[in-house]
Amino acid sequence: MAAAVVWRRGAAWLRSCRGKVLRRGGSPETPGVPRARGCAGSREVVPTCERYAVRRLPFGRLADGDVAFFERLLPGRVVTGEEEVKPFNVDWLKSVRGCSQLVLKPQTTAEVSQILRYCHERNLAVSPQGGNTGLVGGSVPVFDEIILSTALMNQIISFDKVSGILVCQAGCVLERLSEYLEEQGFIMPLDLGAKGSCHIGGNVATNAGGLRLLRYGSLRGTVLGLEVSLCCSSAAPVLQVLADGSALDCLTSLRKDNTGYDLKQLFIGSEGTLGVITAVSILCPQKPKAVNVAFLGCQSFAKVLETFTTCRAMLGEILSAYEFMDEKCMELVETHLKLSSPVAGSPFYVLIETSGSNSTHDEEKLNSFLEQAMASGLVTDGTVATDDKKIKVLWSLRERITEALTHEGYVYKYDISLPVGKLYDLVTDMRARLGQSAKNVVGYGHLGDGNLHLNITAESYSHSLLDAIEPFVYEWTARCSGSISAEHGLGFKKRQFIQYSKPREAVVLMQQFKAMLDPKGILNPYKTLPERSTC
Ligand SMILES: O=C(O)CC[C@@H](O)C(=O)O
Ligand SMILES: [Zn+2]
Repeated sequence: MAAAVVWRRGAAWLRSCRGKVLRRGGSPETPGVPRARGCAGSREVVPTCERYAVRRLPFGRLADGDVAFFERLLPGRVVTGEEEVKPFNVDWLKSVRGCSQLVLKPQTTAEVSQILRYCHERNLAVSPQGGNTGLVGGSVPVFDEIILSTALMNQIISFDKVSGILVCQAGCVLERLSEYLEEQGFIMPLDLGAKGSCHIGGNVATNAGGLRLLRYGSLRGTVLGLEVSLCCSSAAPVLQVLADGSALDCLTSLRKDNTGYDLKQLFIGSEGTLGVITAVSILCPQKPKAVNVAFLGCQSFAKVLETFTTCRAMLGEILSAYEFMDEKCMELVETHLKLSSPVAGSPFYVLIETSGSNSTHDEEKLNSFLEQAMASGLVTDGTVATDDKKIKVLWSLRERITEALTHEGYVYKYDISLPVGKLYDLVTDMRARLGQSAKNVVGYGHLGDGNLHLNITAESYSHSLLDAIEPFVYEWTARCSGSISAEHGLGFKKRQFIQYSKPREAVVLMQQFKAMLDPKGILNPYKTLPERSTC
């Protein structure tokens, strides 16, 4: 059967092995990558403190004098009033809700530092917020924390074409940075579905992984420098003497710098609990001249894995993404988002992207891999896109799964790192365990990085379903020496489970760092680390 396949060289869309000619470009209505994630429905969200019975820590209460102080500091950039503050109190998933009464929108690092200095003195808790696209409840308050939004810190400070290093403020939207860089022949080393709304500062604060990690590595390698506003603490008395607050200036643009400890690493992935990232210096790769995307159907997960091994060996350095999704994911994007896939009828799908500098060379390599994958039965159906528009259509099938899932009701989300061979076993085991009590159990993710996104949907939130899932999912992960958070962070929802992935001593050390930099614990409380007494 495979011998009958015509992989037309250079053709954008290929004939499937079942002899079906695929529609070019999918449905004309198929939207490309969304500018921003759509809103996850309009239902009222139960306050987090009620749903999870959280105890408020003894922080100060906001007084009129505090608001007056902030209004003087940030004229016209202080948001009060229930309706105005409401969108900042709820996460994008509409799964957690705080009850803050105040949003502050600083424009400069000095302003952020003054806010933190004041809040430290007054013992007022602060919840830093970027694009509010996080998936673990890390970017909204739990109680009445003041929301410190980076929305107005959106200036590109510099870009050096020789080194490819971009320096910008933390509130720059990822997609805007990508567009800016593309005009200069470069790209961001990071790409993710929420690119239309997420802020680079939030990306760094959560050490976001995304779709290009396989090729360009994690932000821990590409972020060269950071500027961070800190609370005035005994650990940083030298900063306390600054009249305009305290900021740690590690905003270097050096590729190599071995002078002492690499302090910026402490803030990458710290989820706003140690300081507020105000500016970022990041190394950006050259824009590839040739990009191709293949979207393929596989008959089993074993074949998904073998296809990965084969394509990595045959494509070598031009392989830039290897994503997978199961058929349920495809069904959901088709049903809820009306996207139409040019490849259908397989239990698993993989999206393979190549990025290189020579289109003839890359297409030849991709075509010979595809011919072999079809001939050996690894892949049974497929299509290839070589132009931007069709590439976006194929990527949207994968990138918009998160959005499609929100149409199902409540989504229980798990972002797990596992040995790649075991990735889908967790989905299968969870499906068997939950039976009819869940609406859907789906698996997809960054297979090339060993990262599974396990999502479980139900009409609405229920404690009993949560109890059936957790701690089972974390115990399962720990048995395989995996991580309970591959790239989304721990935020509010996962912080009590850190011990499944980190030894007690490591957690205690983290708590000590936290106490040193934020002695009153005002920075993003109830997030990332468990309360000291519980560990
Ligand atoms: O919604 C999820 O579980 C994953 C979101 C994101 O990390 C993705 O890879 O699409
Ligand atoms: Zn992901």
